[in-house]
Amino acid sequence: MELDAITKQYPGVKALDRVSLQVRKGEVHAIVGENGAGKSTLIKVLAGVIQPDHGKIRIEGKEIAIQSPTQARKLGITVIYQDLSLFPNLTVAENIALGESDDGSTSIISWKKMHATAQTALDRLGIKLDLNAKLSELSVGKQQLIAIARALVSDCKLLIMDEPTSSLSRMEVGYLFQAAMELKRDGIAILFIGHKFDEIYRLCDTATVLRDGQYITSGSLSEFTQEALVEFMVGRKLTNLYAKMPVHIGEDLLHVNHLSKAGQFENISFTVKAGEVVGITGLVGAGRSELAESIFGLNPPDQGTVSMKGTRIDLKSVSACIQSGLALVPESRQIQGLAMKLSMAHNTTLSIMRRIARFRWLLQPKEERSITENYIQKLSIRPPFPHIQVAKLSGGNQQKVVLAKWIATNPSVLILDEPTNGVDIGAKAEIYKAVNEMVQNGMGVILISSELPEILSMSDRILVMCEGRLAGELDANQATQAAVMKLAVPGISRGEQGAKDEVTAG
Ligand SMILES: Nc1ncnc2c1ncn2[C@@H]1O[C@H](COP(=O)(O)OP(=O)(O)OP(=O)(O)O)[C@@H](O)[C@H]1O
Repeated sequence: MELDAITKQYPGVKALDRVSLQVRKGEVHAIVGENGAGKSTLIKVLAGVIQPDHGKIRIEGKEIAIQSPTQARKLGITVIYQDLSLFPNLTVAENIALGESDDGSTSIISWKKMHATAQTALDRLGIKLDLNAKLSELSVGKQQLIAIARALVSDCKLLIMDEPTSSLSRMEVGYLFQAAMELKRDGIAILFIGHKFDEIYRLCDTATVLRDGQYITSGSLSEFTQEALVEFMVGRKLTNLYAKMPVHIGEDLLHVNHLSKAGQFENISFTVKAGEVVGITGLVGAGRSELAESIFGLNPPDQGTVSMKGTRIDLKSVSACIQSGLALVPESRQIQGLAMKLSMAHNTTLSIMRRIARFRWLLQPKEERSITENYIQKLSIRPPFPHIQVAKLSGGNQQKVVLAKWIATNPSVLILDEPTNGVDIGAKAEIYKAVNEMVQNGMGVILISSELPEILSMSDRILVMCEGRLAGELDANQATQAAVMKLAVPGISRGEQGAKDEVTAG
């Protein structure tokens, strides 16, 4: 496939500016770039969701216009979006082969044929799954593999994966990459969009860098060091990504005492002091987000208490938690973090509306704007338009708006749940800088993250969760990835093979 000078203009933003690139059969090609660089826009053009203003697309030398998603599929282009676009109430077989099983002349489904088609696709990927299992009963990782199997059924030539690993465990990432290698062997080309360099270097052959909608460079990954790639992406040298500042640790702020919720977490106790970053890590499903939501009044626990500066918080009320000085940047920015149809300014000030509204109800657009402009500058939010609808921002910039919204409440303790998910490396540095500033001003931070380098570098203390329990606490100075994983993986101390594989996969 060849893209030739593809251009897409949105009001005030050139999302793609004469972007050209080539993808060959059997090649795994990474598209990298900062948040807002134009990666998703490029995918939408290839998927037939939007039409470019200018430029040409050629497949196997033939110029084509991709006018709809159906046409893209007929051309052999399949996109796996982050939300996977599968049917939770249908079975594995139905999800893989629905629409492919009838003979076209009748509306009668041949279940036998559907099962055979689904099984062939799974066999091609080397995956064993019960064809009759309901999709909603499977892990996100397995669902991801089903989305790939579905792509195979439709005779895919170019598979596009948009940040496919963001909610996968390490083991699931291993399976996904194995499946991708199978496709590569069959001559299918893969476009891989992601922000995690270790994964890009593990899976991809080539990379194209976009910056501000423009093509910057392409090349074999064996020729690019990671440093060089980052420099192409952000347009400057990026040194010292995790520059944790030494901070005076003060008095206790938050006490979590024996918190339990059946099926989620059990007997969790810890404190957070002023100026301290307490890291919480563990595998996907260890109960970290459920715990965070409980502390913030979103998921009332069965037992236990939480107190701020000695005063017990009512865990049945989010507003009581906010008033006590807590804030939570949630894991899912689009579902839990933002009102997607509102502007950046409305979203940023939503958490402090009472404080800035005159008579507690009359909105103050000028003040909303000036507060938002302050965060646009502080967190480098792009494009820098306070009145843009947040749905029109790129994923990483949406994440920065969620962060701004909660920093604006000036909390005593800020809980950050996977704050850099989908965020580019330059923006990560900005978020860490903001965290540093907050703790220097005496705020306490709970940092929940699956990214071990982030946890190890940014935390003062690290709590490791395993299957809903606190498996151990490590001082940041003595913690290593191996020490964390030893606590995080169930059964490792008992020497179970699966657990060992998981550690090795990481
Ligand atoms: N529907 C739209 N209307 C206006 N501007 C848009 C729209 N969609 C995207 N943009 C803008 O186009 C630019 C490119 O966005 P895009 O989503 O392609 O970035 P991205 O590289 O995928 O970023 P991320 O890594 O954060 O997902 C951004 O400035 C974004 O705000």
